[in-house]
Amino acid sequence: MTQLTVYTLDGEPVLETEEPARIAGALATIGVRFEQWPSRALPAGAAQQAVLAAFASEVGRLKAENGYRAVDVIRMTPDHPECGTLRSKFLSEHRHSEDEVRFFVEGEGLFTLRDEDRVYAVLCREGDLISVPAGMRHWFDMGPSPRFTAIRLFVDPAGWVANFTGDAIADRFPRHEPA
Ligand SMILES: CSCCC(=O)/C(O)=C/O
Ligand SMILES: [Fe+2]
Ligand code: NI
Repeated sequence: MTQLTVYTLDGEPVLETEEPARIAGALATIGVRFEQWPSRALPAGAAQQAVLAAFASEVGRLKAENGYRAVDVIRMTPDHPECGTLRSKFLSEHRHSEDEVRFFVEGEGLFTLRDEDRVYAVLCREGDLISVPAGMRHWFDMGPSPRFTAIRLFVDPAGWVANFTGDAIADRFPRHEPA
């Protein structure tokens, strides 16, 4: 189940829910799009093209709606050679100059979004689409033993470009440490 926990900037939880409608509603108040797509049967370790073909209609809709020009598939597994480096990179609070659009094909990851005096921690799981508005401060934790596949859509053909804020706020909020 997807989980949303909303905190004050001091780390005090003020809302916790697993109800998709409540999650979507709470995130919509800060301009974050959240929806759930029907899952598609995919063979384990399906290649990027197979993943994109399985979700061609949803990806095509988003591209038509928002002009995304580049799409990639990121797959993280515990034996990925860049696990540690990528975990640290995404864990550093950053912004993007365009919306951050991610669809979880499988697995999970913890997005933490900062909006004025509230912090929204969204544990995204298979079937979840999240779109973080351009310029929103956020970080992402894949956890110490990551396992997820996500479709990423970009307007900029250069793909993933981040502007790090240098703020260590992520150190003050829960990481994704599954039991
Ligand atoms: C879930 S896709 C990997 C994380 C990512 O692309 C990003 O920008 C996190 O903030
Ligand atoms: Fe990001
Ligand atoms: Ni990101």
